[in-house]
Amino acid sequence: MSHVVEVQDVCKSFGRFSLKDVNFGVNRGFITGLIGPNGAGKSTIIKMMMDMVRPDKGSIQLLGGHPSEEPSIKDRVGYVSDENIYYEHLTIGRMKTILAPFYKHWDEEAFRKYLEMFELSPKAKIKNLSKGMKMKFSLAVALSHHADLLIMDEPTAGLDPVFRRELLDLLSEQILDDSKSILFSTHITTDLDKIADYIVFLNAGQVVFSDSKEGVLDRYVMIKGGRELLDRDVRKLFVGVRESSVGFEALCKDRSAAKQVFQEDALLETPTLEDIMYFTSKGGKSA
Ligand SMILES: Nc1ncnc2c1ncn2[C@@H]1O[C@H](COP(=O)(O)OP(=O)(O)OP(=O)(O)O)[C@@H](O)[C@H]1O
Repeated sequence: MSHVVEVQDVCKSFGRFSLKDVNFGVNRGFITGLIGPNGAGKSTIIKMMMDMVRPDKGSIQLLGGHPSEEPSIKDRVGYVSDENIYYEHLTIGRMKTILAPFYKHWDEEAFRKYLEMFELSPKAKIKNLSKGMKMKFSLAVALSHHADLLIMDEPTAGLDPVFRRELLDLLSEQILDDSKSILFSTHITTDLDKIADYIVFLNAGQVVFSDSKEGVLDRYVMIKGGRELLDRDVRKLFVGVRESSVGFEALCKDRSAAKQVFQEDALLETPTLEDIMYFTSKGGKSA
């Protein structure tokens, strides 16, 4: 399968934080979710893709090249930042007039349609927009130049549940055209339960896994049972465990091993992406 983003052996340090040998690919024609808790390094990786941060080591290719060497690549990428990257004192309409010439395939009609759909007035000043409205403006720009690749850093942050759902539907529609691909970072994993095809999980600067969502949910398992089942050998199976006075809840990344060990003694369930992120990043805590 061809990759529209290729991250190879990327390292980057900021004081005590470091991304360590990060490797993953984003498949053409699919939605890939980049998940991880706060501070995992998601924005840093995305900024490196957009050539806003330089890796200390390793390389990142977008659409077969690198934006710093081939500026035309940026034209084919729709980028949504988690920060406001627009001039605050301008109106939406004026800001658009500045941005549009940067894109060869700018589609004025599509932009107008998105402004209407997102209930944004071209006369509104950017500084007067709420966080969610700024995000909507950013999305309208990213969706209005026929980009082959959408790279979105926390695009659902600040959005109300109704629009959030509409946006997820809109993104699913985008990839009906097989040539389009989406990379979507979030720490709210429920956004991805429905729409993501692939998941890259970043924790403390390292890739925990990069796989199809089905593959991940098949492999991992949640185990629920009584505390009498816990001993040192059993604990070795766990990625993380949460214990209470009555029982335990644990995540294991080998479903068949868990089945063999617990048989009928414990309840084995498919975890959510949130369970996987929680137990991996925290290791679980006794309650
Ligand atoms: N320019 C910078 N200078 C110093 N430290 C930085 C810089 N950019 C990021 N960091 C640090 O790198 C770490 C990773 O940050 P990053 O924003 O990539 O995480 P994230 O996964 O996007 O988190 P969040 O979900 O909270 O947005 C953090 O500890 C952050 O403080």
